[in-house]
Amino acid sequence: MASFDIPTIDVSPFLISEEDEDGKKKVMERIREACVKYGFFQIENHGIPLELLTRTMDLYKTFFACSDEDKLLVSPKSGSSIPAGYLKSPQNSAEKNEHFVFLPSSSGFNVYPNNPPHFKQVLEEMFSHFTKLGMLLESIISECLGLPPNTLAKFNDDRSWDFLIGLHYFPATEAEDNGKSAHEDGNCITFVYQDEVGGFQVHKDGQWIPIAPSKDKLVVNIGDIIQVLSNNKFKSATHRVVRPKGKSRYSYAFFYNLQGDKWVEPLPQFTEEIGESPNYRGFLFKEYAQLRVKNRTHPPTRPEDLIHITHYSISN
Ligand SMILES: O=C(O)CCC(=O)C(=O)O
Ligand SMILES: [Fe+2]
Repeated sequence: MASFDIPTIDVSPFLISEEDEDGKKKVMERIREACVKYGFFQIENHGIPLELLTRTMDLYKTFFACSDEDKLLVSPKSGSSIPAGYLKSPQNSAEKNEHFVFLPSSSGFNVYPNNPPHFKQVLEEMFSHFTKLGMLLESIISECLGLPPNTLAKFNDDRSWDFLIGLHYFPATEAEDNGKSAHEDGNCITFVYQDEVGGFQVHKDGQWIPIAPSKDKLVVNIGDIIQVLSNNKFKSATHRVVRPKGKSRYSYAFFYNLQGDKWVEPLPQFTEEIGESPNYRGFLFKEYAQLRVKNRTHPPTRPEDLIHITHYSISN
């Protein structure tokens, strides 16, 4: 497998109180390059305490170790656009995991297990850190696109569709090690934290690049929405999870998302204003989000029938 140093970017110039314009500029240059070339990078000194990152991982491990009976008590309630609570990938799915989805508390759809205690408190704390980080990255990415820093925030200032997902991947079998098959994320920006087992891989130049686990770094993926808005200027990273034999693998990811009623299409700054044709037709985000949830809950028989952003591509 190719060896490749994933860009690791220290974002502290944006988090420390003194003005460090030079430092910020350097961070932006590196993020811009990573978004154009790879669609992913790692960040360090991101402001989320190591102790909270670890506590959240331990919390998920304790929860997934509970009996099926207990976990099924927190199955999703109906009516939510994004099913919140515990789900196991269906038998015929290309994904081999169980997961727990947590929405903003104000959604009214969250379900909370009794064990481990403090489940709600820890996930809310983590959620709030990720939200702040998402807002920061969103303003940096706007600027990296050559737009005013508040562009993406103005496009969507409704945080109700963001979600945090904790994942437990079952050990690989002799026949199959796929934990999550190759995909792009359908949202704006994703943050991933994996445990020491690793297994996260990103596709670049025709090769799968393994991302080594790190206790204090976060992997950042650019999602489909940024790819569409920027008319392919920034790339939505193709990634997957490979499961090890004989070991469970745990991770969690925060999806910085879009509110469902948003209309998504390439921005005029990347099309008509520069004389380029749009690479996508416009769509309502909730329609795409529903198709993506269906990929997961009712996977098609043929993997090629899974819905990707190419569903809205225009061939120029
Ligand atoms: O489990 C991971 O490390 C990544 C999960 C992922 O890619 C996803 O949930 O979209
Ligand atoms: Fe993903």
